[in-house]
Amino acid sequence: MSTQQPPIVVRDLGRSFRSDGGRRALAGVDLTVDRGEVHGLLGPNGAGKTTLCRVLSTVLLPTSGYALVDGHDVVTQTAAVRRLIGVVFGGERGLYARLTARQNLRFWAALYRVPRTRVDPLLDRVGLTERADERVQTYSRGMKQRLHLARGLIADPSVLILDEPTTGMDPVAAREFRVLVERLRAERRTVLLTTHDMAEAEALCDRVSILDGGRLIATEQPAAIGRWISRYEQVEAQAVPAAVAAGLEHLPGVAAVRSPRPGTVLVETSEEGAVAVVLRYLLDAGVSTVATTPPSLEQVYLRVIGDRGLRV
Ligand SMILES: Nc1ncnc2c1ncn2[C@@H]1O[C@H](COP(=O)(O)OP(=O)(O)OP(=O)(O)O)[C@@H](O)[C@H]1O
Repeated sequence: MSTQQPPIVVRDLGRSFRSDGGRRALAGVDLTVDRGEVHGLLGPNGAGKTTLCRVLSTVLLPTSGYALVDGHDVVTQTAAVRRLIGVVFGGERGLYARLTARQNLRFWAALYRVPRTRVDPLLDRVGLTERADERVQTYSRGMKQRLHLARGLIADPSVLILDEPTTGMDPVAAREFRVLVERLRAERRTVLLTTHDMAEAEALCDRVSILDGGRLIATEQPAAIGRWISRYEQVEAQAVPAAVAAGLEHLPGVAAVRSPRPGTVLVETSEEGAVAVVLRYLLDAGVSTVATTPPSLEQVYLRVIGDRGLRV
């Protein structure tokens, strides 16, 4: 019966911290995540992403509203919720650095009362079989994070909560990790993941929710993120004569022109196609050291939130 419901339902959820002057880390959050969906949580620092993950993981109580995992209330049915979820908070927390990956997983298997025979297939699944008998302290960030994921999967959960799983990884390790997440989706597991990386959210997520100041301001398809990235792309150019730099400001779709370092000009755009206009202008003016970069998450927030008429 409970499996008929969406795996994650959050209604009017709030959480405030007395130690933070009663400031609301979450306020009136509504969210439904469907089965087999990879749902991204994007937001600037302090937006409330981790707080939401912690409430859903039953380690933090909400101060208002409610949250259900497969129909089970995270406050009153914690045991049932914990059986359904796997949590990957990442970093160094929760890994025994002096033990090997195999020893770590055997320890957790015992803790979760699952048979040891689950350990080897999990090591294989996250690509750690060859290094399974080396101490975790010798592992790269990506390897540690894959071990975290194996730990999160040990009790075969239907819902995975991943808090910034790829932060600090090099691009190759992050891509390998995303392949593992894709596989979770293929198995119809539900994934809620927080990220600061818009390109990652665009590549991986079925939908993305944007949190800001504890409020969920939008739930979007990743295509919207792709549009933002291209709309707000930036152009960085070196050795730009002052007269040429001055002309940049008058080009259509140019939102701002800054000079982060002498001789370097950073052009922010706010319309699709504006980057091409800027590049053509610079090349015609003889400036050849140019590069385009995606906007930072913070820049996109400021623009998107501003465009929606919300406070900036
Ligand atoms: N235990 C706590 N005590 C007091 N305030 C807290 C606590 N945990 C979180 N907060 C506050 O709640 C707000 C939301 O924090 P949260 O960690 O959920 O944000 P976040 O979106 O995950 O940010 P980041 O991207 O930096 O991890 C912040 O203002 C933070 O200071």
